[in-house]
Amino acid sequence: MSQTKITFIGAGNMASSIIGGLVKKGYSAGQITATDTHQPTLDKVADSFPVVTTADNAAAAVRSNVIVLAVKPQVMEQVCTALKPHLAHKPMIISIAAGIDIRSLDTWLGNDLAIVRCMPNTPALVQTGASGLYANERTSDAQKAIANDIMEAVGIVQWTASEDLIDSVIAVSGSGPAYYFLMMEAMIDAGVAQGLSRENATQLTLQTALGAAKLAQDSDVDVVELRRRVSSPNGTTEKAIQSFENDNLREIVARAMQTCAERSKEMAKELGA
Ligand SMILES: NC(=O)C1=CN([C@@H]2O[C@H](COP(=O)(O)OP(=O)(O)OC[C@H]3O[C@@H](n4cnc5c(N)ncnc54)[C@H](O)[C@@H]3O)[C@@H](O)[C@H]2O)C=CC1
Ligand SMILES: O=C(O)[C@@H]1CCC=N1
Repeated sequence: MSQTKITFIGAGNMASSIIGGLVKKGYSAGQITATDTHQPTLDKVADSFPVVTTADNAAAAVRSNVIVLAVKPQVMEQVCTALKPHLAHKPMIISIAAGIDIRSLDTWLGNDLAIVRCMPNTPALVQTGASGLYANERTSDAQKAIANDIMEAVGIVQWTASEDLIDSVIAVSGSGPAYYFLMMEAMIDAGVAQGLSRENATQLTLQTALGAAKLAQDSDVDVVELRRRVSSPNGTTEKAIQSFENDNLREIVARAMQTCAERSKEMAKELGA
């Protein structure tokens, strides 16, 4: 990693989170370049970290051996085709865009690069991210290790067996934080409806979410057993869980996640090559 020069194309939320993680882990900021078309975004990144910033994607690309594509899916084609003439040195490409497949990236970038598709999530901002990664066949083991190190700077990394499964990663962890935020919102509102102050309901809900996740991670039993341990026979939790089951919570979750993965496939058709 020490010889790796990384350019982030697009310096928005996700890119700045990953840059923050790398710098925190001791990666030399001088080896990192961030580009953006929006000057205030570049200024914000430059104020936070001593990285090189520029609006010139091509100039940044030619001096890097890893390029992280962190722009929105809708501008990916335009960004990639403009970069193509500047990639003769064959940098590894890491794309974090939802719904843009390797075939499209290959077409736009010239069909000869190591490409890693990566799906991070916003808890990367607090170094608690979860990323799914898939590499094309041109990616060497050394390059995969670099991609792994970059994403591990902001959380855990899981490699998938096929590119298709990146859509499932989006459904589980890419979009997943929003599901938990929705659940928290619903629990806070229900607590308030039962008479708690919003402050009480919010603090109790957030700490419960954090505690449940921590317990599940640290425990040597699975989440089914952990749920069983909260639920005393004929007690309060059992009633709440029965109510969720009667209302088909599992089906509701599965349907939402199916819709999520399908949207990624649809985006690949709408925005792809
Ligand atoms: N927000 C999320 O939860 C997640 C987002 N992603 C993916 O990450 C990517 C970036 O998302 P965010 O960081 O949330 O978006 P963002 O909007 O915060 O960042 C994108 C940045 O790209 C810049 N940009 C636009 N055109 C450019 C160009 N031609 N050259 C250089 N920079 C340019 C924009 O000014 C913006 O600052 C997206 O493709 C998204 O699918 C992946 C996982 C989670
Ligand atoms: O909603 C989206 O399209 C992006 C990808 C995963 C999380 N946010």
